[in-house]
Amino acid sequence: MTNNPLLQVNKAGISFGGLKAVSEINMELHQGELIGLIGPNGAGKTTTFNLLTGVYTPTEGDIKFAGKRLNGLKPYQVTRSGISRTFQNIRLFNELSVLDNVKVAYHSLAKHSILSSIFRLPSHFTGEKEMEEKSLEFLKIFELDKYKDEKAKNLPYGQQRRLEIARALAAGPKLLLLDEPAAGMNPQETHELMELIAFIRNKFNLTILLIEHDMPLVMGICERIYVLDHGQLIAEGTPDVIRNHPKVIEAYLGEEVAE
Ligand SMILES: Nc1ncnc2c1ncn2[C@@H]1O[C@H](COP(=O)(O)OP(=O)(O)OP(=O)(O)O)[C@@H](O)[C@H]1O
Repeated sequence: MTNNPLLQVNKAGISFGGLKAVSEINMELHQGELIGLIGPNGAGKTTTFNLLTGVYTPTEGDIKFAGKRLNGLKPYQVTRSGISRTFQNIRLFNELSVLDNVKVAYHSLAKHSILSSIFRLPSHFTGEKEMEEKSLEFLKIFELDKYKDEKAKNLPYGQQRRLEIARALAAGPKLLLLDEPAAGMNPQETHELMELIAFIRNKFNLTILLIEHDMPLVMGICERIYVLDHGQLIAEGTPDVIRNHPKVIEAYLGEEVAE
């Protein structure tokens, strides 16, 4: 672990129509860490991801990634600087094949130019072939290669979630943000996903921040956890610290009572 954090969030927040959705968020993620972001419904977890990925520009504070300020960058610029994400509600190209869904992500980073694609120059074909091979490699890791020609919408739900992660990885991120990757999965799929997340972290030397309601998953694989409630960070620490943290227990009890 180096001294310089890969991601540094300094008192970041955003207001909508004068109402603070998240406020004063401080985070430091170091290269190679696997970190959880938890909190009751509406706590501000997805909004935080949207701040980190350029969907929203912070109205307060700063976000720095690999030493560069991210405030004001567009989502595609954030992706190019090395942050990829998945979404709470799966966002695949349903009518495209499984393989093409991964290739699309790779396309935005491809070295061959649009002109070479239009005029079908040799570099276009080399680029396409390379992209296809790389995309297939990602599909293999997620055991999705056997479905490569299937339309994405025909995959079972759990496999669609895995495909979204494969696509996010194809963009070659340093930081991967996973928004409820186990949502809708059965316990067996969730268990396999946990192993896969730990595996890709090591294989691609990734830093991962994941939002998840599945506590055994979060507690089982995350080294540290940040907890949000009502748009503010209320705790940060190891799974053991978080499990026994009075503010966290109170926040979650509130949710159970409300439910
Ligand atoms: N574009 C927006 N306009 C107005 N309010 C918003 C907007 N985006 C988020 N919010 C508000 O910010 C708060 C946090 O929402 P967010 O979706 O980030 O919570 P969450 O922790 O991800 O919840 P969940 O676990 O239910 O997905 C909510 O009160 C939400 O209504």
